[in-house]
Amino acid sequence: MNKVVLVTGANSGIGLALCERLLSQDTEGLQLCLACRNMCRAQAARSALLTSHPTAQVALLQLDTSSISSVISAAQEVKLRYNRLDYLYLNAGIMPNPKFDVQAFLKGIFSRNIITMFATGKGILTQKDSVTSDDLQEIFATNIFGHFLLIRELEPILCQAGKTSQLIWTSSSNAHRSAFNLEDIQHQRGTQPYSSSKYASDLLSLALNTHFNKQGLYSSVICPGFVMTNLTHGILPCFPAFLWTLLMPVFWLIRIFTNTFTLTPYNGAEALFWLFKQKPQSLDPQAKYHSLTSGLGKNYTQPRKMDVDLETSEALYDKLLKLESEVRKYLKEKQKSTRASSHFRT
Ligand SMILES: NC(=O)C1=CN([C@@H]2O[C@H](COP(=O)(O)OP(=O)(O)OC[C@H]3O[C@@H](n4cnc5c(N)ncnc54)[C@H](OP(=O)(O)O)[C@@H]3O)[C@@H](O)[C@H]2O)C=CC1
Ligand SMILES: CC(C)=CCC[C@@H](C)[C@H]1CC[C@H]2C3=C(CC[C@]12C)[C@@]1(C)CCC(=O)[C@@H](C)[C@@H]1CC3
Repeated sequence: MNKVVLVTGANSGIGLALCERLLSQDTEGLQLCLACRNMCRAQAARSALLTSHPTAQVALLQLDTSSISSVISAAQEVKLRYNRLDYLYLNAGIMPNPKFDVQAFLKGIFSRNIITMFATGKGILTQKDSVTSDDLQEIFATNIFGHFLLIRELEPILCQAGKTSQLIWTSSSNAHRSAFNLEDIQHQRGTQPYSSSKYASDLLSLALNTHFNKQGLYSSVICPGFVMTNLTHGILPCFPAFLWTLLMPVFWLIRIFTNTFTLTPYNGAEALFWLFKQKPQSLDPQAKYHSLTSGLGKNYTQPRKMDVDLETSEALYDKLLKLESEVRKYLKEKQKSTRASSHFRT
């Protein structure tokens, strides 16, 4: 039986590099499913993967993690197509409208916090969030809630007797407790919705382990380091992609001082790939697994303790369950009113 691996946000960056790495190590024994919101980009990614691995099994799935109805129909489709799910990579993520604080950056360069600033981006980035058509904060919906709903919908094929399955979140070292507020889990009021959503993923992973380990489902989080992708290019919109490329020698120099500058999607996917090869029972639920690249370009994975506690993770889990039931009620009412309006039209 081939293992089934589903990757969200698989059409570019770290998600696509992970797919390439998985197929390079095992082309025949995997059923890879690329879950993407844009089917044109998904097709292009599939073609690229099949060019280097012509015999691989690579399927596409339409999934917009920011949309409740899209998540629910994608999960139905997965359950119809596969009777097992061995790895679910929760990788799709956004950081829209980022604002780079040049003053804080320059101050940081001449402070003792310079290494932390380059490793985490702490204190130099804010974002402007928006609201989805389901009335949720977009960054929260995309990075966290859509994935939570997906896991809940896929529970029957993730938790099967006699086998284990793994959930693997692409989190970030930009996840900070100070950006997260249990009274405002969607981060409606602050200026760091990205950091808040990534901290929420760290907490949620811990809670999922508490609730699902007994059923053979294990959850882990990784940080890919600082990687050049569409997401990071968006940080300095006035900077065209070729200028980022010109800066590469500067970044290679910085890498001598901080091994978090993984820079390429291939290097950034290191921890995602490493976790694929581990026994889930051996992993630490309180650790974040970091993709790191040494000054000489050697890739490795290192676990680092997360700033999370069981009590807060449980509180977040309860809030997500409550939001889920509200969202399901809202969806039912929306379906009812659509049915009624189409009835009047006929
Ligand atoms: N690059 C970095 O330095 C770091 C990245 N990360 C995390 O890594 C993950 C991957 O990002 P990265 O590869 O850098 O950036 P990319 O922008 O290249 O990849 C993000 C992927 O997520 C997809 N995506 C975005 N929104 C949705 C949605 N609503 N539904 C489905 N898919 C969606 C994108 O699809 P589309 O092409 O349609 O936009 C794309 O495939 C993210 O979670 C990010 O937060 C964490 C730390 C550092
Ligand atoms: C122009 C020069 C010389 C440097 C660029 C500085 C910043 C643009 C750059 C330094 C550290 C980077 C960083 C991120 C974004 C870009 C930086 C701030 C992230 C916040 C991107 C998203 C993440 O999830 C973090 C892990 C990254 C941490 C480092």
